[in-house]
Amino acid sequence: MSKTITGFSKLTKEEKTTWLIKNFLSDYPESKPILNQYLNSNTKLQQLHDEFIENSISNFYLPFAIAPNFIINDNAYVLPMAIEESSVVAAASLVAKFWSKRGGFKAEVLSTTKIGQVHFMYAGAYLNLETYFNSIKPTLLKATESITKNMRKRGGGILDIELRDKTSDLDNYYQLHVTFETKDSMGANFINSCLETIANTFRKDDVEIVMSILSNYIPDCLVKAEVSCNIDDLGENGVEFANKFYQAVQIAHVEPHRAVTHNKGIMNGIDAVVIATGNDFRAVEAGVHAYAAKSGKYKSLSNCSIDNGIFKFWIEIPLALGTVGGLTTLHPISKLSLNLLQNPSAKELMMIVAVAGLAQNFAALKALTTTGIQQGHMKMHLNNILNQLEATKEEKKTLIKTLNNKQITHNIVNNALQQLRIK
Ligand SMILES: CC(C)(COP(=O)([O-])OP(=O)([O-])OC[C@H]1O[C@@H](n2cnc3c(N)ncnc32)[C@H](O)[C@@H]1OP(=O)([O-])[O-])[C@@H](O)C(=O)NCCC(=O)NCCSC(=O)C[C@@](C)(O)CC(=O)[O-]
Ligand SMILES: NC(=O)C1=CN([C@@H]2O[C@H](COP(=O)(O)OP(=O)(O)OC[C@H]3O[C@@H](n4cnc5c(N)ncnc54)[C@H](O)[C@@H]3O)[C@@H](O)[C@H]2O)C=CC1
Repeated sequence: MSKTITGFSKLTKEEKTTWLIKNFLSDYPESKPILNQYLNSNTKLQQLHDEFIENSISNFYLPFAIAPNFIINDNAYVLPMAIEESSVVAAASLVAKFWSKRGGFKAEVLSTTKIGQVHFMYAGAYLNLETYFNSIKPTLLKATESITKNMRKRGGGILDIELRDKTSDLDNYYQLHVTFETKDSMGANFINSCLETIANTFRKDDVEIVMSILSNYIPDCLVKAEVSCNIDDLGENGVEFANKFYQAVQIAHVEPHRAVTHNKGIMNGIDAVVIATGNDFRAVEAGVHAYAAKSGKYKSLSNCSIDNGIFKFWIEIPLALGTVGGLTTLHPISKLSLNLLQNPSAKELMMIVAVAGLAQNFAALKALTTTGIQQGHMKMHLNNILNQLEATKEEKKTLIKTLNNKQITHNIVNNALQQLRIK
């Protein structure tokens, strides 16, 4: 039996599922009920989800949670978070509450410029190319006018087109480096449409266009979020806590192995809000990590200072987010999330997402430098372990009580469950 197929995409969902089960899941009889179980009984809603992506055969749920008590620039927010990892939402909630009593989070957008590039090859004299570029630049802008008309009305559009000589990196390689303001949209489709029109207009016999695409590296689309307070307000062991916390951040600045994990903790918060609001988390991840390595060495995205008794902790990251376009208002839950956030502009969403990252980083470092991460994390993870072990509702209730404040490992929980079952 052939396990490859032509025309799969043209089959109905039922036919796709039947082929899949017959060829790849025949030893797993639960497949069909599982796939069906996750289909929405509301056919219109299911159709909406089916149409989001190709070859869709079911839905993949992520928990949708909320973290209350975020005070950002003196406004109260409840953050929507879509994430599968235990303790992230608890950590965000804990830290939101902590900082709400210490002035809350302050955030500001530093810049909003997006980038796109037409990559091309040219073997002739640079001076000729430069002359050609300068003469055609107004025509390039004119050619995009119908695409940029509405964006210009909103105050956005193409900011500039530059010719960049990249021949020192790669023989004959040049770029049209184009900068954009895309207002409340992430802007990928808008930018790519502009770039392809620019490329077609720029094209000539001795210019070989290789590709036209936005860049997900956007070091001039930056947002900053911070918290600060008097060291004495940090709690009982304020000075000791602040010093150790400061050291933890410095370690993430000098040691890439630690920096990657440190930044993963930041992304726990960022991704959860980015996904909940229907934004492109791959774009955000790629851009943020590239920014962490902008010095040539991968470093912490957050910073800490202790000056004159004031503890300050902040983050500065690039974020390309939209509150229109993509799935943002198409996915009912993303739309709800944006409503929950009081229908923010893209700039406001940048600030909220940066705060989610900073809060998460604060929670992780606080746990790491005091109790250790396992105490809180495993407390939250206990339920997952019990579910894996197929504990009943009653068994779960008893074991959550018994194991409260005890060390939690898979083995310990399994043994406790077996003991309980013997009794
Ligand atoms: C886990 C906690 C929050 C426990 O912290 P705790 O102090 O034991 O919590 P608590 O039970 O005393 O509750 C205090 C507050 O925490 C929140 N909270 C507490 N429990 C819940 C819950 N079930 N659901 C929702 N919120 C919860 C909530 O705000 C609650 O207040 P209340 O609502 O009662 O007024 C703490 O230990 C913590 O923040 N730990 C850090 C957890 C973390 O960072 N997890 C991410 C996964 S680990 C990772 O992926 C990244 C990492 C760590 O490697 C990054 C790095 O290395 O830098
Ligand atoms: N490398 C990447 O990151 C790529 C990402 N994508 C995808 O592109 C999508 C995002 O592209 P977009 O152009 O943002 O989406 P889009 O094309 O769905 O919507 C944006 C459009 O909304 C309109 N609009 C209405 N009100 C607006 C306002 N206030 N401000 C700005 N625009 C407004 C504009 O016409 C704008 O072009 C995402 O789904 C992303 O996954 C696509 C290609 C590559």
